[in-house]
Amino acid sequence: MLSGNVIAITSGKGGVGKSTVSTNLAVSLARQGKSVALIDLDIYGFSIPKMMNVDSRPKTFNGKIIPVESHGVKIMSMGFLIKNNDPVVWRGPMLGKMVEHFSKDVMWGELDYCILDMPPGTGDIALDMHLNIPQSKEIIVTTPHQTASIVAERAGTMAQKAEHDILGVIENMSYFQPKESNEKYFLFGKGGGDLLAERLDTDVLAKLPIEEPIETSETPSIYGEDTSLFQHYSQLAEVIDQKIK
Ligand SMILES: Nc1ncnc2c1ncn2[C@@H]1O[C@H](COP(=O)(O)OP(=O)(O)OP(=O)(O)O)[C@@H](O)[C@H]1O
Repeated sequence: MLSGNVIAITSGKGGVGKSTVSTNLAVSLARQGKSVALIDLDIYGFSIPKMMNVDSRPKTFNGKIIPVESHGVKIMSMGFLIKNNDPVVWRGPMLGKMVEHFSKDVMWGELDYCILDMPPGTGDIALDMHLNIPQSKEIIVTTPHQTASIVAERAGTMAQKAEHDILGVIENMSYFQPKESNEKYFLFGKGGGDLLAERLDTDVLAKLPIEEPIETSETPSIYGEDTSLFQHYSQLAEVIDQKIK
């Protein structure tokens, strides 16, 4: 059973960085001494096992699943249950069972935080999450592009209709700032995060820069100490922890 503060990372559009934000936020909270779970609810498009560099499968005990741990975070993903990177070809009711399974049949232990990496949009899985995990709070991720933020607003409106608290908005890929330069380049436009926060009557929690992944690392999407995103994610974890208290 899930305990602690459940935070769903959602968006309207795909590819805006939900999984990257979910992973780095979970790892930052764990680094700050919190007990953290990360559930990959992007059931068709799961990517968390790869991002966390996990290739072992979870074991079971007394009919319950023991989550796999990496970077101090307990993880569960559809990727652990299927073989050979096969596509998931399930319809609505089975997806709902999986959401229930991940929340109820895993030995999560006492948690401070549970981060849910949601699929893009407002489909079946988002609905099932609202039903099965009603205590969840939401963070909406958008890019600075105004169109992306208008699409993201639908995910926010769905959260409001389900009576979930919206913790705030994260604007990802906000700008690019070359190392040792004060110049910021707004490659994807400006203002999407502020516009979305205003429309949903919430705050912008972070504006995260574009930073290239460290391809030589085993976990290129987890930003290490020598990156600017490491600092941004550490700050974000603190902001969320303060906000939730
Ligand atoms: N701040 C950033 N700087 C540079 N690259 C980034 C940043 N955030 C995300 N990316 C890259 O953008 C791509 C999409 O990110 P990610 O997979 O996290 O998005 P998503 O919203 O989860 O996608 P999907 O909708 O497919 O689930 C990835 O290649 C990721 O490494």
